[in-house]
Amino acid sequence: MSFNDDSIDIVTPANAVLSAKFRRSFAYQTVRDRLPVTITKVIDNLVRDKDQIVQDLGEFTKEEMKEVIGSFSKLKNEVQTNKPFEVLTSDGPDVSSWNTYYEREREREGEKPRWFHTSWLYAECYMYRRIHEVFELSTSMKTFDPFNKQKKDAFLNSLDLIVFLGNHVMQLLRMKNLSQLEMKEELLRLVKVTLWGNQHDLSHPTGYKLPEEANPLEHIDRLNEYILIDDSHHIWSTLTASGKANAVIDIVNDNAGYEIFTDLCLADVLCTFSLTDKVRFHVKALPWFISDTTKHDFFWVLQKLADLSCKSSSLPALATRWEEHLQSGRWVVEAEDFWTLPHAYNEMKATDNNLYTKLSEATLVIFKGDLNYRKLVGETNWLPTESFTNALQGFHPAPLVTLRTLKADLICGLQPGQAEMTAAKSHNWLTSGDYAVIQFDG
Ligand SMILES: O=P(O)(O)OC[C@@]1(O)O[C@H](CO)[C@@H](O)[C@@H]1O
Ligand SMILES: [Mn+2]
Repeated sequence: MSFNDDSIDIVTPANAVLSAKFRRSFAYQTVRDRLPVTITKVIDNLVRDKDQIVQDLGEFTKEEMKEVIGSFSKLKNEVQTNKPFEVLTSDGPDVSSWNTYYEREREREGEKPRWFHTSWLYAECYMYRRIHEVFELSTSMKTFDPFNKQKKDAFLNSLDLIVFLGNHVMQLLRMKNLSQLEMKEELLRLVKVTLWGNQHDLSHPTGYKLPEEANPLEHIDRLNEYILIDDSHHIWSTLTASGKANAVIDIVNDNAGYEIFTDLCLADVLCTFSLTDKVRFHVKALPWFISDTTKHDFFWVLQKLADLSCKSSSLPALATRWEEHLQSGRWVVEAEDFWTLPHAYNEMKATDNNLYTKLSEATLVIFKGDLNYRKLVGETNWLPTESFTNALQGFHPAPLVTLRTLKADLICGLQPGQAEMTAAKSHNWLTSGDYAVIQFDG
């Protein structure tokens, strides 16, 4: 099948895995338009920041950057001309896993995987891994994060929201004698703040959204009608019923900036309300989908908050609390390689049994964001009424919940007629980021 073959199916068939081979899909738009744009932006930013980078990394980098930029132009051309994928040749700890995946897909597809033929999930993950590989193969830029500046700017651009939420959370953390009902209401509101925090994603075409109101809490109350499935009450009942000693919650985080700040606020409230003894944050081991949080981004946020007393005393106060949580081991930040492999989560048990076993210890696993959702449901075009449990295809390390704003054309767990009704209100409801789901699997 050639790249320009118009006989290729147009609409993604029911129960098929999403792919750019289906021309009337968001996957096709992404691979055709958005992936090359992402690579172009990496090049443009390198050119723009050249002097600063050379100042930081040394004179040698000046020459090396030319090669790096050349490799990115080649990568962009590979995407645009639908070239076959190749094995990775760097020496990262995840390289053999990537290459095993490659061999498996090559065998399954009967030819080398290509951008417009293979699954969207594989193609998009592979692009971010190839971007990282270009730096890994250099001498002086091995750990360079080409999205670092964008992530920092995004955080600084949402400071009004951060101050507002920080003040609110600080007040909440100081309150004594809240009733169970009050605690439940406050917690579930914060869950929704972190849910909508997922709109703040730099790889999405509508860009980085800031609600008009500076008060994110008022804003989210008005957004309830856009939550198509709201299983949030299960979060409360699961955590209060658990009665586990040394209870752990795992949060599989998504974007840096405002979103990670909301996740940290939620985690502190979960600990302070005694709903868990420990929170493990799972971030990315390499720069990923532009705005995903790495360990470096996580600690940068803490550092930045500590320096922001000029904005509000709540921010350094929160930074101090969070440093203490980390020091005491109550909070742990991990960056397992599995999160930056192209596997759907039903393959976790066989691929990374240690991680699956670790998640099995949790009272609740919270998955943030759209990409995690795609991996949870196997990047499949389910009938919208398919149950979430079926769509997970056996992935169930522990009770889990997904907090996702809709930014890809797949969904499950809706009521009959709900998809049609929502589509009648908004033609791009699945991809605009305006709608959301909170789906629980107990
Ligand atoms: O996981 P996140 O940050 O919520 O979203 C990632 C995302 O922007 O990237 C993909 C397209 O490039 C889409 O699945 C999704 O919209
Ligand atoms: Mn993301």
